[in-house]
Amino acid sequence: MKTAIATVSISGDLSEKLTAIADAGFDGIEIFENDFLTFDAAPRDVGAMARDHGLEISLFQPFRDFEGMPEPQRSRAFERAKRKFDLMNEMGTDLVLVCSNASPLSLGGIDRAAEDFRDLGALAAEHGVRVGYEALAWGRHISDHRDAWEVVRRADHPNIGLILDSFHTLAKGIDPDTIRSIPGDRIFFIQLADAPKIDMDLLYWSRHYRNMPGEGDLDVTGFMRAVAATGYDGVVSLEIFNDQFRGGSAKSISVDGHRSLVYLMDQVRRQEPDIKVQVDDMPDRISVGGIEFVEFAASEAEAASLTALMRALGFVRTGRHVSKKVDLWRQGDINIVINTERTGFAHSSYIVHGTTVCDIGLRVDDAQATIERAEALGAALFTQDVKPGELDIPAIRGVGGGVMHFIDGKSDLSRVWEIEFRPVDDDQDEPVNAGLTRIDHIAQTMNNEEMLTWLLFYTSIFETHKTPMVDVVDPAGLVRSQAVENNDGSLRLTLNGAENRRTLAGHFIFESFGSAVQHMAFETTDIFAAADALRKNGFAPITISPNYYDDLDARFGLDDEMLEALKANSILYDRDGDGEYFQIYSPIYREGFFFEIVERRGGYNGYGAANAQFRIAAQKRHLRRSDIPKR
Ligand SMILES: O=C(O)c1ccc(O)c(O)c1
Ligand SMILES: [Mg+2]
Repeated sequence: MKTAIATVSISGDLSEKLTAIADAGFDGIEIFENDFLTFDAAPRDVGAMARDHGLEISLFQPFRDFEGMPEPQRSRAFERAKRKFDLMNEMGTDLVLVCSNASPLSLGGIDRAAEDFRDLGALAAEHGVRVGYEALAWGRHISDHRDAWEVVRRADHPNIGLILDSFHTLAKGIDPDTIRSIPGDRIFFIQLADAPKIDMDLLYWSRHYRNMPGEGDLDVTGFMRAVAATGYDGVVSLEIFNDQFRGGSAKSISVDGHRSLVYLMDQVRRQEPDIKVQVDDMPDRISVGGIEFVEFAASEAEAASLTALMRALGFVRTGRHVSKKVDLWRQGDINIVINTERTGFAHSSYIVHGTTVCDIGLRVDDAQATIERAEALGAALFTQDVKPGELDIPAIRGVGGGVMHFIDGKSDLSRVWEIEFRPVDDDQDEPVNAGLTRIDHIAQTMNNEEMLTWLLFYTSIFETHKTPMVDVVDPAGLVRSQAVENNDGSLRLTLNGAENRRTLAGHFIFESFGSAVQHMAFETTDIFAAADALRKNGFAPITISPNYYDDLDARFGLDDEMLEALKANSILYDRDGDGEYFQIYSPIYREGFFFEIVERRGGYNGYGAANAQFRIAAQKRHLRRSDIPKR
């Protein structure tokens, strides 16, 4: 499979775009005419520049308002075409995209269109180029790939073929399986784009909201399966019109794009085993069995206040690393590691972010396979010197430069706590166990622009799915929140995208110098018992406005005893068709980090989004009051 991406998909001038695209591993580009017209170099030089980057120009586009024109526009269109064919020859590309005519001047008639293309095919043949016809979803007469195919079929010229674009087909709800009956050798080029399902004008949706396959809600895999079934084995190219991508990092958007294509083709290969799909073999998406540990990097001074909070939550220090200043804190099935070393990766994280989660350990079946898949999808592997007595645990880089380690039962890895840690017996009084059993979810806060990157990262490497995006209302702005979870809920990550610095999430990113874990939720099976234990440990949760409880009563009609118990313990409550959710929040630690304690009853699967605004308001009140030193 040859991969390409349209220059329109990323930011920068043409030369910046080429560098980012080549570095991400693409084979070619679709050159957008405007990117060429606005660039200050002759066609020949642009072609050479692309080839110097190791990129072929797979397509030149778009050529508009061609078919079905009355005179004199028809003759003008052929004149224009001739000029562009010359240009393509100079640039060194042999394929042009003609998109279906959207002009009000265009006349309908499938045979008229076919005849125009037959004549265009003759002209193209003289110039040694080929023409692909694409149905725009808003084309005046041709707006469906089935009709575009009929035009191409009737044009019956070897230099005229079809171009399919997943957006135009899927956005209109056309069944992609209709592609299966088109001969693969008549398809000249494939463009792919996904998009979030939003009910809006097709043209506007297409030009502003497309995103990478897997980042949106369209069945791009179904589309590509159908394409592969035709025998098509040409270029597969991304054509992504997206306002945010145009202003984003060319490098990271290109990396995301390449990852999305590799992921897509890997899925197609698995779902269409009888079809030859050219993509490197790699392990299937990795099933995660839970979160084995979370590691904080801290200075010794800051670790003291963090561990005080951990104790109040009922955690006990049970181990110390054999050779490092690294402590293990435990409760239930939860392992929290606190690293106060003065060298190594954790320390670098501390230097950059302050006290921060620097490492997340996931339980998998096969750590080596996890690394292989991650690497095939362009993730950065992480290695660090392994000291005597330490295990070499496979790891990759994740959000905000943090690390993810993978622990499996195949090797000694699952015995890491016995091998690398010695038991300690603290002489302090043990805190009351709060009945916290496991990590329910980890919330990572990032800039809005990074949301799709990490969504694709997690869903492509791990057997997870994303939940619908929800808006969290902070008094200073919206924060977008989307969860990535596996089927049994043993892995739940929430990604929160902040737009500005005045939101709690934005403040956190700004003050901790980049994306990081902002909160962690521990699960209990008895929230009231947990509240009791926490109180005994001197833990004071953030207090919620009494107005919240009045409203809760109005919304859910809770019995008085329950309502009073919630209020007395500062517990937030939510309910849906499946079950109930209870939440207690810790105060803010330093620049915005906090812990949450949750109980899920019945099949409640959400994250209490309806409560987030009350939690944020309370935390902001607390932040203003608190004596936490500010930078
Ligand atoms: O929005 C457009 O005009 C446009 C142009 C060329 C394409 O390939 C396309 O999918 C859309
Ligand atoms: Mg297109």
